[in-house]
Amino acid sequence: MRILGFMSGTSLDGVDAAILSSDGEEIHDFGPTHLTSFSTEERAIVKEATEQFVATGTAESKLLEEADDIIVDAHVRCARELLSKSGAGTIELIGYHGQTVLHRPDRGLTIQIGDPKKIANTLGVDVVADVRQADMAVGGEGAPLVPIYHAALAQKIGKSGPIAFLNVGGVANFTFIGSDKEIIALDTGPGNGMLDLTVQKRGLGRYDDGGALAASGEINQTVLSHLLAHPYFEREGPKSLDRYDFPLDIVNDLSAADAAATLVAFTARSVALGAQQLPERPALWIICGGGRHNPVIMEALREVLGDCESADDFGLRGDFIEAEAIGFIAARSVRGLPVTFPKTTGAPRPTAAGKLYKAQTATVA
Ligand SMILES: Nc1ncnc2c1ncn2[C@@H]1O[C@H](COP(=O)(O)OP(=O)(O)OP(=O)(O)O)[C@@H](O)[C@H]1O
Ligand SMILES: CC(=O)N[C@H]1[C@@H]2OC[C@@H](O2)[C@@H](O)[C@@H]1O[C@H](C)C(=O)O
Repeated sequence: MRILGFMSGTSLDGVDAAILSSDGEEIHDFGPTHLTSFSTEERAIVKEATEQFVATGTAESKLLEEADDIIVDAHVRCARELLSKSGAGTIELIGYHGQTVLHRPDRGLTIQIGDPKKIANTLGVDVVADVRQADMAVGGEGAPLVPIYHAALAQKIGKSGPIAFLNVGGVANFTFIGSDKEIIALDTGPGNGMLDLTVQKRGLGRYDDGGALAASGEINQTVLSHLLAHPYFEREGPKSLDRYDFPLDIVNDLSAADAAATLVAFTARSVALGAQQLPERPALWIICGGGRHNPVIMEALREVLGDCESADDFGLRGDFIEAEAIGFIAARSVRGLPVTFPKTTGAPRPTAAGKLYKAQTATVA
């Protein structure tokens, strides 16, 4: 099946899309990819809606409607741009995540905005969406969902365990694949999210480009110890996070450079704390997500984890693995195959994911 997978992650950089041929078990072929960035205005509106959700559990209805439409429009735009690329071919199914505005597994709540019906009907292609809800309904964390795809990728590139995939997005999460093929996953802590917010708050851009700011700062050990004392790190996995779970005020008194250096160290050390829960030490960490573009993050990870290589070194598209994963999950969904497991989200049994939204109009893709 030829699937288009979408992901708009917690960093709010835009919509990632990737085309994949798969039966939901094996990856047959990788098609083209595309990123559609949010405009500054779009990003500000979605960020405002997200912050209202985090603060109050909801958002003003007009703002919510506006943010919902922005998410739908950006995905439609992204699909059209991607489908006009050579090699895109005809897609049969869309895997769609939506934009997370609130993730509170302790309250059984995970909310993504961007109406899937509108996407199915505008593009004329069936859409699998609501991918976290079934897992949460049975008592899982609702995240991370990507581990089953990481396992398929390991097979595709001929790597056997013990290895781990680490996604450094707004939030960081890893998938461990043991020498006996056991899969263990969890959200480790912040990825780039806190660093991005700090850089933005100080008017220094959207993120620490190339890690230049962090490279020029010193780690503040007192602040780092406070950050690492957060109760999240004492919890056994499976466990998952909202991007806003860690308070940022703690770095307010530091210079921008020291704050950046301290937050990079926090990201790396929190991955190491998560890794302490593993039964074996991974011989290799394959790093995905935007954080692998930051050399200071990569260096900090190597220091605490050992061998860390970018996903691209194995012929993978490190910026599109989550989008591919959502496509893969859609293929599993229509076949009724499980996506989440006791050791990935804490679901009591292997559980299928997603709801099918049939397109009401003919296929235009
Ligand atoms: N050249 C670069 N230098 C430094 N950091 C970068 C660079 N390029 C991307 N990043 C970081 O990667 C982030 C985007 O990462 P990514 O797209 O993986 O996040 P996401 O998918 O939104 O997050 P999540 O996985 O939590 O949903 C940017 O916000 C930035 O922090
Ligand atoms: C609730 C939510 O949107 N979580 C994201 C976020 O971004 C990274 C990490 O936190 C992961 O748990 C998840 O995304 C990927 C696609 C996942 O579920 O595997």
